[in-house]
Amino acid sequence: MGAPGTEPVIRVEGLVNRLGGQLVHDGVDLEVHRREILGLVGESGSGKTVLLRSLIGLQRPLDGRILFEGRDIRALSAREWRAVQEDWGVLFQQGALFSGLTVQENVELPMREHFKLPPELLRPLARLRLRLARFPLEHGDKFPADLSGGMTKRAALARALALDPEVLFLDEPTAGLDPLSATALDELVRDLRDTLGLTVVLTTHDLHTLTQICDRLTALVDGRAVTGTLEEMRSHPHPWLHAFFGGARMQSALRTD
Ligand SMILES: Nc1ncnc2c1ncn2[C@@H]1O[C@H](COP(=O)(O)OP(=O)(O)OP(=O)(O)O)[C@@H](O)[C@H]1O
Repeated sequence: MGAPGTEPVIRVEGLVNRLGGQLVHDGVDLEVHRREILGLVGESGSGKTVLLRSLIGLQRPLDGRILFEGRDIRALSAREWRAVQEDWGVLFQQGALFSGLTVQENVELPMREHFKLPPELLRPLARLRLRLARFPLEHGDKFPADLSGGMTKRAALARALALDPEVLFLDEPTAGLDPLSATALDELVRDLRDTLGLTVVLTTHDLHTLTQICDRLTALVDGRAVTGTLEEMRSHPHPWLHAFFGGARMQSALRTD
């Protein structure tokens, strides 16, 4: 976690997003510390994915600012924007791998696009990313359609690591996985943070992820963000936070974990 006083990797100031006639974000403020795992929670439709999309510049906000390492992402030149994009890796909910490329080729693609590297270096570098994501290398020549859910997530994670990012954005990383695969993926995310010094922002409904690997949590409620440690969130008076963190499922997750 970032030491007090160090600049946050990401700072969100007064973010406003309106989509489909709904005010999704009504002044979201948020800081992401270096090397922390920050979990975004909130009821379905509260705007977790829209926030993640805003952070990576895919969603143009109605108002507010997003600062990445102190720089407003909307004020960057094309060259600076390209450089910033190399600093983060993204894993979308469905993996979003290119179906016509093998796993190996999927991981090579961002490197091919962003780095001027001799082609013979791409393969070993992609294999290194696959190894980091604990993807079984013998399946690297398979196409995405031929992978299990857990392998798809690992392949997508390897691709998110392709450009050697500082920040990983993960949209519901364990969704659709069986409990053992989900736990293994949680451990992988935590290990990657520990070994590579990554900062991780993830959205999740998975109570194991929330209680076991997140350093802090941000709940989206009433269009705003409430951020704190699990302990702080558990004692927060907001009715939704009280119901969520004091609810039976959370209590049982805390008991069994
Ligand atoms: N492109 C869009 N056009 C119109 N409305 C949208 C669009 N994208 C998102 N929304 C709306 O914005 C709101 C927030 O959506 P978002 O996907 O961020 O929710 P979420 O918190 O991630 O939900 P879930 O937990 O179900 O994934 C929802 O009401 C959704 O319908």
